[in-house]
Amino acid sequence: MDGHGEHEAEDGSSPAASLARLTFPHGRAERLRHVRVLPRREAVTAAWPDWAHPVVRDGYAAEGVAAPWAHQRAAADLAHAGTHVVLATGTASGKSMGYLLPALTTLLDARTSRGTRGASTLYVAPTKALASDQLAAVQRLGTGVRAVTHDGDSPPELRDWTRDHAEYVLTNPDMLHHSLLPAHQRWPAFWRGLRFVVVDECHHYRGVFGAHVAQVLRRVRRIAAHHGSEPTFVLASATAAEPADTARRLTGLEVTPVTEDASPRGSVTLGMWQPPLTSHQGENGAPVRRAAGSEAADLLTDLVVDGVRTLAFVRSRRGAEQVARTAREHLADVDPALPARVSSYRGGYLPEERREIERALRSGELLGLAATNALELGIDVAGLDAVLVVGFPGTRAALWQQVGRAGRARQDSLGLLVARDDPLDTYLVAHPEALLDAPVEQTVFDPDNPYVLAPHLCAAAADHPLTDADLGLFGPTAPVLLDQLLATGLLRRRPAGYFWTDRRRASDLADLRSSGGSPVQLVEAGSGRVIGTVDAARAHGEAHEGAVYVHLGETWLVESLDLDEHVAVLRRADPPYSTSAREVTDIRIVEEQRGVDWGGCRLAFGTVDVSHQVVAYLRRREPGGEVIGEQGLDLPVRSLRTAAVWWTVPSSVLADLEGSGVDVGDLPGAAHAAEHCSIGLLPLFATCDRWDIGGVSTVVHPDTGRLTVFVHDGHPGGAGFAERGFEAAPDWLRATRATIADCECAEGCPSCVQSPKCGNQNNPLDKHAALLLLDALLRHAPPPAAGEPTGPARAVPSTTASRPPG
Ligand SMILES: Nc1ncnc2c1ncn2[C@@H]1O[C@H](COP(=O)(O)OP(=O)(O)OP(=O)(O)O)[C@@H](O)[C@H]1O
Repeated sequence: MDGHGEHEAEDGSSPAASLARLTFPHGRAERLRHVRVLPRREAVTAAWPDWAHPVVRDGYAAEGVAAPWAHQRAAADLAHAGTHVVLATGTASGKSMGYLLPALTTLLDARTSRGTRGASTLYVAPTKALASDQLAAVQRLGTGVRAVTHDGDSPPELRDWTRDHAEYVLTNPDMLHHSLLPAHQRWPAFWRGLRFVVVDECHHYRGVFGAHVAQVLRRVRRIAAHHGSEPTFVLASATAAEPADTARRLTGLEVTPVTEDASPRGSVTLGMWQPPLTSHQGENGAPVRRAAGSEAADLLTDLVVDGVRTLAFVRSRRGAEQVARTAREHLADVDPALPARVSSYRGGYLPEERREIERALRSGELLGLAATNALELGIDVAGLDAVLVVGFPGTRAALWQQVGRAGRARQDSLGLLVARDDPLDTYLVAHPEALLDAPVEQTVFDPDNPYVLAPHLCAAAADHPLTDADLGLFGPTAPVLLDQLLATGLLRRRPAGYFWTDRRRASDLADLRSSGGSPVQLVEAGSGRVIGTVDAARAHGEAHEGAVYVHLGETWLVESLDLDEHVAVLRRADPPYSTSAREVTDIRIVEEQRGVDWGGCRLAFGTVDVSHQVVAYLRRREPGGEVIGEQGLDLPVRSLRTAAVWWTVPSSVLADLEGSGVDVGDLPGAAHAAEHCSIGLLPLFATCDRWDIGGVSTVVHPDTGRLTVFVHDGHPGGAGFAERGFEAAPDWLRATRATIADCECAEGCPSCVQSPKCGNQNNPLDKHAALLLLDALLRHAPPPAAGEPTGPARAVPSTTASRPPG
């Protein structure tokens, strides 16, 4: 391990010492599959710019900031000069100074002689939590700039004050879309004085959400121009590939990138940890690994016992609850004072619950926290020593950002990726170079998605009537969509432009977070108390009648789900089982837009119609997960027109396979297994989550007449993921093949071809036939792209030093 750069924390722990203790118990050492140490980095500082307001400089000096780092100065100079800039440097690299220095300086310089507002700044964060954290950071500087958060929680009297007096307004895209833009006429002075728009954590805007935010930002530009201002955009992003390109697609403006990170950093020790195989058998007798959550609960326990302040990122809300609960149970056996120092944190908690947990984490009262990515973004907690990432978070950028939550006080830090039992995580622990040496991916989203753009054209017309001159702002598909909106009567042409005349609120047409409608309220039977919410899209699968639902460590049983009223009624219960929904899916091709032949096989991309229905749920014994019962459900079909990538294999090629021992009867299992594994691997090539995409496979599809495997986007109009799959298909499908070939199971398991989301209980699946089918498909595929991860598995732990990403 890299020797220098290790330092002893106050409690005597260092990443190396922590790792040594975690691997000490019998059987633990081989779970640590790989360790990489990113060395320390020294700071490069620059002088304060002459233009910086002394009050702002003094504020930083009081915080102990003697001078800006070179990248902060570079970004601040550009923004101050009115150049749109994206600052894409690592976590804790002080990106906020890049925009605060010019913004606060401008706000103070512009004040009237009576000290009232002369200019304004909009700060846009993807979450309310990040906005409130950033408000605290602005206030700590003590500049006297009138800063305030403006979100759904803001009381009406505060909103009035914000409109009339606030100089620095921290908000989110949803609030812009539903309130600030439609109500701009009531805020003329604020818009007229708008000098900066800060878009923080902009890599977060991906997929359909990214497309929505791109349109919201175009509307901001248009309304600002209407009031006579032309704000400078400053975007901040954790390291992402091609930041200037992402920023340009997000804002529609040319944006100058600043990417050279000049901040100092302690060393980062990143370990890759694979839970062991258990003696349990899973679905269809498959070997199963210990759940990543259970393993993480053990690691969190050990770290907390050692006084190492640790954050565990868990992908699901339920998982976060379970990790915290299990760690607390373990800790109670060690010291009765310790369980209270561990908590969970996730979306669906009430705002005051979240604020209290954030405070306790900052103060050190909490030593361990199991959180979903509701906490991921930008929350500045300086004292964290270690981060457990439970399951690959979908993108390399997100992994580095989560790991970067530790070590923010420049101490050496430890990050551990705890692999889940799924194809992607298994591929990554076997091919760490795919994670550590490949460039961070570009953020995928499609601003031209008509399903996103059309409602924003309506919303823009409601903000202020649209004119032909405005259309260029909204991209090349805007004129065509405008005609459709006129034809359907949603917009009306008048001499002064295109008007929204419908009685509904236009902003209600666009669903920024793709929640699929109003969230479902979870209500306690009898008392009527609201215990939380679940997105409409998830409600069919998670809050159906009979579902077991975990909230704040408590288990609830859903008694009824009323989709019209958006209410599920729950009762506290402790059933000895969990539940999982079964869904059936059907797919039809609407149009092939692009296609290529690989030998006789064909790879295509285009538009499809997908229909889903949750038809039943399974009860699974806990622990172990074996199925103990199935219950039918009567829920409506949900339909979706979206984008898909698909590949077909003609019967002539299938006939050849028979020669290599693949029977006709094996083909459904072959296609199904290849589909599952490829869905699992797509997040490595497109910045998506496994749950953002779906798939269907059939031996003869009515639209192609051939064996066909589809992978489709999970959102109306597509999100760009399937398209990226089409573009990266040779590498993506080769990684799929490698995952199946490398897996040590005999007949298929969750690490390769089984899917937790399968509507058919993972039946049929044939891993050997899947390999041969993929070989036949890939035989005429273009050669691998240079540097793409297809190398052999590395089975032994290895230790290397390398540069940080980006
Ligand atoms: N020039 C500087 N010198 C010393 N400390 C600094 C400097 N700039 C920022 N800091 C400190 O570094 C820490 C991180 O700053 P900040 O939160 O702005 O980083 P960030 O890049 O926005 O982080 P992230 O995106 O990871 O949330 C803060 O505690 C801040 O006070």
